Amino acid sequence: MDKGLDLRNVVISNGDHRLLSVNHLIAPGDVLTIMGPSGVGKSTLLAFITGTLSSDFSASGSVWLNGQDITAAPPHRRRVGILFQDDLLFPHLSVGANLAFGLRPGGAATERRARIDAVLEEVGMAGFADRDPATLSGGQKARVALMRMLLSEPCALLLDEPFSRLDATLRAQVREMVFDRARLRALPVLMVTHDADDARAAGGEIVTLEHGPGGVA
Ligand SMILES: Nc1ncnc2c1ncn2[C@@H]1O[C@H](COP(=O)(O)OP(=O)(O)OP(=O)(O)O)[C@@H](O)[C@H]1O
Repeated sequence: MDKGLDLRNVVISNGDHRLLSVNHLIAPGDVLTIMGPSGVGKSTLLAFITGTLSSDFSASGSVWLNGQDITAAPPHRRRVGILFQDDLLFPHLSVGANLAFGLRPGGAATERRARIDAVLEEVGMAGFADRDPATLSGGQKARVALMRMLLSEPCALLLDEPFSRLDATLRAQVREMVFDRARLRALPVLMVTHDADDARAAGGEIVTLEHGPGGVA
């Protein structure tokens, strides 16, 4: 059984145009970066993996996560976490209440609170649970969004241009934190980006999709 995120002979088409094809295993703790020009199909590939591909596309091949075929599983059962560039916090809720959205339902209130406090401490934000998100810096908001996603205990992490709205200094800090947290949890990571620095910082394999008959990763 192959651990990790395994994209087996995935081919996605838009009408009679073959958009992309990918055949790749991302091992636990590894990062695969997918680059390529706008419109080449990067976000479409992520939608296929999360189970949210528009019916305008057709797809073949399969997605395996830790040895299980999840291709036909509903999105909420896939255990795949995704971070976008504009992952916003709910402004009318405290930091702790925002993080609670990441927790699976159930469990005692004290346990839930302890888990929230633990992730805040993990990212150097102990004591922030009752804060209003409007009082946080951009980097702190990004950390809360990351930990909200990780509280759902995903088995793989997808990143869709997650750092592109941050300025250069913050970008490097947040990026390092995301990759560190993913490595610590031994998550396979698939990142799509236009940014060569992000790709280098990821430290893993880089694949570039091209317009045309379908990029092969
Ligand atoms: N719902 C849809 N129906 C049909 N075509 C779509 C749909 N969504 C996107 N497309 C087209 O599919 C192609 C791939 O789009 P996608 O968003 O995956 O590209 P991308 O590589 O992520 O681009 P960017 O880097 O700009 O985010 C584009 O040509 C786009 O116009």
